[in-house]
Amino acid sequence: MKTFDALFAELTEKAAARPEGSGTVAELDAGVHAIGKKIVEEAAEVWMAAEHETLDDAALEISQLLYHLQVLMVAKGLTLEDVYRHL
Ligand SMILES: N=c1c2ncn([C@@H]3O[C@H](COP(=O)(O)OP(=O)(O)OP(=O)(O)O)[C@@H](O)[C@H]3O)c2ncn1[C@@H]1O[C@H](COP(=O)(O)O)[C@@H](O)[C@H]1O
Repeated sequence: MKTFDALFAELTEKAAARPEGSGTVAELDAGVHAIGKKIVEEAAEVWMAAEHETLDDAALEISQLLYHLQVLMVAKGLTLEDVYRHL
């Protein structure tokens, strides 16, 4: 099972290697504005799933929100430590 830290390492590696067909690379190329819109969309889907759908639906939406937050971190050059020190 993939952890938050393992996903971040994978996305950081993809950003550097830029493999063909990577959705992460495409999202990074779309820019911070587009990534931010995706985060807002996914956050709303988390809210709706938590109120109206199953626990597993909510977990899926939360995983997608975490993914897009990580893409934004990579886009901005933020590390896990930059975020963790505020927790
Ligand atoms: N965990 C994720 C992940 N979560 C969400 N997403 C993306 O976020 C989108 C969320 O989609 P929605 O359900 O909102 O669907 P949608 O609005 O129709 O999606 P789009 O129109 O935006 O494509 C998915 O289509 C994926 O593109 C993810 N894309 C990739 N990952 C993981 O990131 C890693 C790198 O992926 P690649 O860069 O694609 O190789 C891999 O381990 C993947 O499993």
